[in-house]
Amino acid sequence: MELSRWPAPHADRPVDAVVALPGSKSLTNRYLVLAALADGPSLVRAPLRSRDTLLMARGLEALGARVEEVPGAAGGTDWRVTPAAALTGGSVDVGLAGTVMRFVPPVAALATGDVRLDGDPRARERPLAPVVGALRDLGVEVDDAGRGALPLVVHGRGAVPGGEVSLDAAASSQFVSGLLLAAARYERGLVVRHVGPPLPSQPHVAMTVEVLRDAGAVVEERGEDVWAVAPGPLQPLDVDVEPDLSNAAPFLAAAAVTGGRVRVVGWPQRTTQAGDLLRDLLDEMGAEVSLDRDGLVVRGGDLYGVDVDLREAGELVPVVAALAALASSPTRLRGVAHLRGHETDRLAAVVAEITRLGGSAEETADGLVVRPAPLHGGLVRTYADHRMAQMGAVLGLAVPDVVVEDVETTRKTLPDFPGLWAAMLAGEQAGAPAAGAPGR
Ligand SMILES: O=C(O)C1=C[C@@H](OP(=O)(O)O)[C@@H](O)[C@H](O)C1
Ligand SMILES: C=C(OP(=O)(O)O)C(=O)O
Repeated sequence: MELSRWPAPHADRPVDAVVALPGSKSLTNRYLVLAALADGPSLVRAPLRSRDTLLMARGLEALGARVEEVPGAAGGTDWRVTPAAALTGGSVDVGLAGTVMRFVPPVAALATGDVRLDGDPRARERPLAPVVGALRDLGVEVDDAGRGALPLVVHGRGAVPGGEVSLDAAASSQFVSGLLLAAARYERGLVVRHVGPPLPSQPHVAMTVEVLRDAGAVVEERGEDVWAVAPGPLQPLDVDVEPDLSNAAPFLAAAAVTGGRVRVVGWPQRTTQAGDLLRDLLDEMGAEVSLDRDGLVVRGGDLYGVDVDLREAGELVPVVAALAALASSPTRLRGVAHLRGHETDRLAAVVAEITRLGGSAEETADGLVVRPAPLHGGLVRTYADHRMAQMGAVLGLAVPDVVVEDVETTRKTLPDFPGLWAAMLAGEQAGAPAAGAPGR
């Protein structure tokens, strides 16, 4: 199939814009799972509606929950989630969503029937074996044809005894999060122990613990790598979804790259989202960063390379690599070997695409080195990876004639990235805040 080509807009002036981003993927999908396991109907306000969250909603509906659109604040739509009286068997399309493929199997174990899970071709290559192993250790029958990967069938028996389980979650923190999210509904609760190289994406596990507590679960963190969830009911939720801070990365990067100014409204003062690390990161790369009640403002200035461990926020790597390719000094990104199992092998993809534009990038055992080099236009391939498309968009602001392949792949976590990008650039032309946005 011929993939589309999107000429990435080039910025001939500094951007000056106010950006309102849709809700967080990670929060929306955690709230959906907990709501489907709760004791009554929940309200998830201002949820993200993107491929990953719609797949989660449909997946939980396949197991008997109901997810309905209801009117929300300011003309928006919320989701009312009604749990099933008893979860049933069904078929779940995980697409390419790590959250769906890792969070649903531990829920499926509670269903009264067979739950079949499959997804995009690349989803079959993404790591899943530790989840299958942990469920088996807990007495759940899982048929994976010996592959430790999708497609698989979870033979739910309506209940899981629970207990203790050890697994190596170095390939994805989502293995731990998925087990914890279902754990309160296991008869004896669950103690999850990570054994192996350091766990990536710690803020995402902290987010899991926090949302579980929001639902009334009793969760104990025993040191860095052990979590205990007590058995018990989950209370219905009434929650507002924070804006997606990882998806703020390309927009804030636009300020850094063009020497402009971007405000992202609604930036929480306190959050477990890994994207919050952008504040320190952009500051270290030379931008001016300030957080106030109206949001986060980034003003671009000089752009320097950094030497940083991004294990906690691997999602940010492609956009940070774009910044690095445009910076005046070298960058080393460490602690992100697990990105080889993301939507694509992100380390290989970033190196290939920066190199294709004339840049200098190489893989290391656990990350990347990017060195300053003059870039030229060309095609940026995206490998079905939304964050590769975002990388291409950032490079295109500074380098004329960059074309991004299959920009629609950004729908995984943003319903209209090209539209938001154009609005940001139009804000720059009008020199005025976007309609309805608070002042800066
Ligand atoms: O739990 C979550 O919502 C996520 C955890 C992280 O996964 P990994 O630990 O696999 O990197 C992150 O990269 C992903 O985008 C979302
Ligand atoms: C790694 C990511 O997604 P997933 O939830 O599919 O793992 C991501 O969004 O960068």
